Amino acid sequence: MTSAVTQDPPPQPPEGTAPDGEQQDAGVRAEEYLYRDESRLRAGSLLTSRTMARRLPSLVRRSVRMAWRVDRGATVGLLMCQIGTGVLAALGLLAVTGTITALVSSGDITERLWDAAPQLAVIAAAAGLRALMGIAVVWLTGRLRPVLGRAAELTMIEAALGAELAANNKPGYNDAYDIADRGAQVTPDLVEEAQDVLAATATLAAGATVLTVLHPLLLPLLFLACLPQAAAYVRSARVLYLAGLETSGRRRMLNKLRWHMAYQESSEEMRACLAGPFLTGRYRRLADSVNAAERKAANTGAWMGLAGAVAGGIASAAVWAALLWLLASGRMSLAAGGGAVFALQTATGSVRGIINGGARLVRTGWYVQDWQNFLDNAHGQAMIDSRGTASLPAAPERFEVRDVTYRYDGAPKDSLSNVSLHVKRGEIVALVGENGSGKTTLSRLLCGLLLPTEGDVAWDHASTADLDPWRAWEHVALVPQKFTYLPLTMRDNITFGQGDTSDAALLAACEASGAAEMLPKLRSGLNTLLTSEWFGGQQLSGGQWQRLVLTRAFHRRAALLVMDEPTAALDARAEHRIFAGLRELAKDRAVLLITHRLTNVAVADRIVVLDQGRIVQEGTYAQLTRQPGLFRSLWELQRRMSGDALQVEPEAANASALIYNDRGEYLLHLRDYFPGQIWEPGMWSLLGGGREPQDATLEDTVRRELAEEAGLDLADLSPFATEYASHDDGTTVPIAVYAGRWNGDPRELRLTEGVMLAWFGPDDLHRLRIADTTSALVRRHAAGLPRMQSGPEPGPGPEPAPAPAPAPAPAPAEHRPASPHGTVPHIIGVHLYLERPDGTVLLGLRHPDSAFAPSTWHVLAGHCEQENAIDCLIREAREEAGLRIERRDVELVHVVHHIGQPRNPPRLALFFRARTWGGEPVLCEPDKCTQWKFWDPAALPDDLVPYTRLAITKIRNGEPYSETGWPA
Ligand SMILES: Nc1ncnc2c1ncn2[C@@H]1O[C@H](COP(=O)(O)OP(=O)(O)OP(=O)(O)O)[C@@H](O)[C@H]1O
Repeated sequence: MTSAVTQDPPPQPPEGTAPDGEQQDAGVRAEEYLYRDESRLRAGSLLTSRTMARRLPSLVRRSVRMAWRVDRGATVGLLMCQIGTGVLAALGLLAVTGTITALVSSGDITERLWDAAPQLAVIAAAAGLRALMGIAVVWLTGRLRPVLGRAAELTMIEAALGAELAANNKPGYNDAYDIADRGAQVTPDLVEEAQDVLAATATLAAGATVLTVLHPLLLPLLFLACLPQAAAYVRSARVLYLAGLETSGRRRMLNKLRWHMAYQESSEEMRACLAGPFLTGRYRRLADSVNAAERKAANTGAWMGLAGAVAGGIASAAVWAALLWLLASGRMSLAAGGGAVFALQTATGSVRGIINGGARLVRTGWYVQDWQNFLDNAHGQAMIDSRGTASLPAAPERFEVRDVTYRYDGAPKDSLSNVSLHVKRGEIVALVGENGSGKTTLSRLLCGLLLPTEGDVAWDHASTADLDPWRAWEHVALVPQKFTYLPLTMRDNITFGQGDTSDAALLAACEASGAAEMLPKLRSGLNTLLTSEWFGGQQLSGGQWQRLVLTRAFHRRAALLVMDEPTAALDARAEHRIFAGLRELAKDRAVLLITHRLTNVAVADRIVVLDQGRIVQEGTYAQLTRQPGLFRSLWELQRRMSGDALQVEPEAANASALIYNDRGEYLLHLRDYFPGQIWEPGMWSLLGGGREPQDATLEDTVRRELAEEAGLDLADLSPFATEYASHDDGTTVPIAVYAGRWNGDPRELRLTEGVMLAWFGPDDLHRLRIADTTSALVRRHAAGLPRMQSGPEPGPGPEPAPAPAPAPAPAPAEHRPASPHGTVPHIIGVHLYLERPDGTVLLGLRHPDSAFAPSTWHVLAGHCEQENAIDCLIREAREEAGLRIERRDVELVHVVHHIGQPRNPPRLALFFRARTWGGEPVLCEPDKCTQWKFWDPAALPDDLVPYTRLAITKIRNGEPYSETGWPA
């Protein structure tokens, strides 16, 4: 077994791929994507050595200034050391020249040695001090380099954060950032190299002085000799820089591919999609093309270096020849010649140092120039310049987009055109529309993250363009569509160090988002590091991260809450919690909700529909689900999809008749006893049978069967339920059950199948040989019928089964039991009194089209159908608000008796209190109730149904009964 596993060949790339996994023909090949920004390349190639030489002083100044800012001591120390090194080198050189002159002059050797002694002492002291300074330079450089690099990076980050979001969205931004990042990293080199050049220049100065004193021709000759080499070095550096620029996009791509292939986040897709061979293939091709470009540049550089060295060698030979000529022709003494040799060598070394350092300096300068360009560009689009500095006196009440058009930089068309929208605190506005219709863009504009191309975005009366953005965003909480997984602790991830960072505040936000549920599973609770990339950290799932991002937004308590697909990764319970709690959240916030799950937007006060950047519909959920238009077509599509999902059961192909009489009895059919030949042999069952080809509907089936089996024809038959019967072979068969009333005598019927037909009361069923499903069906139907004249007297008994749905056809008026003499039938209404522990009471705002109390607050209420009052209450609470209430938690707390209107039947309004309940109120029937809200009984709304106000007061006073006239 093991060997079979281990000997399996590794997974092969799918057919049609190249040996290295690269798709051969599909799409564009990797080589065609050079990830190259032509405009940057052009700009880079314009940056010649001469322009760079001109810009170098300012770049060096800037880096020195930055070094000064981050570490003054080290900067001053380094400068002193470099200047000191130069001065000491010059001193040493002068002393050497002096020594040689003293030693080769005429006179006694002892005298000459005594003359040379001070010079020798200077040489020794200078060499010692230079060595010490060299050590100091290494130490100071080590201290300054990292700080300076980080400072350059930070400057970039600050500039990027300070720029308009639109600047960051521009194509090529990441490339520019990467190239600039390299510049930031080499910034310390610039300082170091500048110092090297300075030191070499100081040494050269000394050598040059000596040479000029010895003979004025030597110095120009030396410079001429070094020129070819200098030119070759600089050109070679430029070639390498341009190659770096040209391959920067590809190198970034290589980094990205490496990251995706090797890191945790994408590791599952890499394996399951067999992406590995494909991507390594692409990596290889890209790497090859980068290598080729770099090799070419290195070759060119080497050739240039060689040419420079040859030219330099010839020129040096010329200089030495000139020196020989000066000595031979007696234009220079032998003693001076000795000094000149030494000075020439030192000066040549210094000039080479300057050339080398200068070439490196120029190359580093190019990179630092990229960094500088990025900063200039970011500063050119800095928010500080494009926006005002006004601040709002208080958190805004109203956020408005007025006739706004927006086009992203480089985009071929507008993402939004002439859009207007507003959202106030206390209001929920939903934005819906198909992908790419502009919802996210609109939310970015409303938040002030983007400024409109045309039109205006105003918070209260202030335009977002006039506001100081950093202070304005204190009023914004954003749940973005794509959120960032930050490797911080949960606490830091929620607060980012802002607001109330206490556990209590965080836990409240966690409760609202559902993040509290994951806390017990985290190793250190709120202080857990949320990543497994580092030791001790813990990784969250996608949905858990979304809960965390919601927590972040809820914790901010900002006036504007924007949620872009906030529940895309959440499970059903978590999603329900968010939408159920949204109204509560919106109490003091303006909420903009973007979602594709259209049933969820029922919670919104207004829905705005976007199509291709324009608003095409606006209205309430009830209005938009009725109006033809984009919303309704998307909504119906979603409903159909979820409906289809539920219809996994086979369609019913059998139909039965549940026939009952006014005495509450049911007509049952005793089957023939032919075991193995008929279904349920010898048992009492319902009349009915299988669908035949001629039956257009299942009602046709049941009517045909009734006529064929018993010659029965019923006026009214209505669908009652679908039941499931089990075959002997274990298969389950759905049966459509139709209910109908008939008061005839079964003995008079002509039966063609089975043994007999007879009436039975539900209480007699246990004596019969009858399938459990059939007797349960009968009992269920009986429970939904009003008590019949001949039925049992009301009294305590077993709890009735839930009401049938749909209810059986109502009895014709003539069959209704008459009310006892002198009494008047009442209509019974049930009302739910739901009080939270904080004393607030649940009210619903009735729909403007309601017949009773339109646009008025009322408790959750309903009329009793054929069911008892508590069942009615439980059903209404579930159907209207999605609340789960148990019978045992319900108590009757008040009755309002509506009397005094002679023409209308009197009513009894029963107020039940549920001590506990499950779920939060949601708008399940938005055409009835448009909003749920818990109200403080001391500050109930003005537009409240009067008898509800009365009942609430009485309930709170503990009074069980009141009477009233009809509600207005
Ligand atoms: N940063 C960007 N740069 C350029 N174009 C963008 C950018 N963001 C969005 N767009 C373009 O703007 C249009 C609207 O995009 P937006 O993200 O606002 O749509 P949406 O309605 O939120 O879509 P979805 O439902 O897919 O989230 C699209 O055509 C998109 O390509």
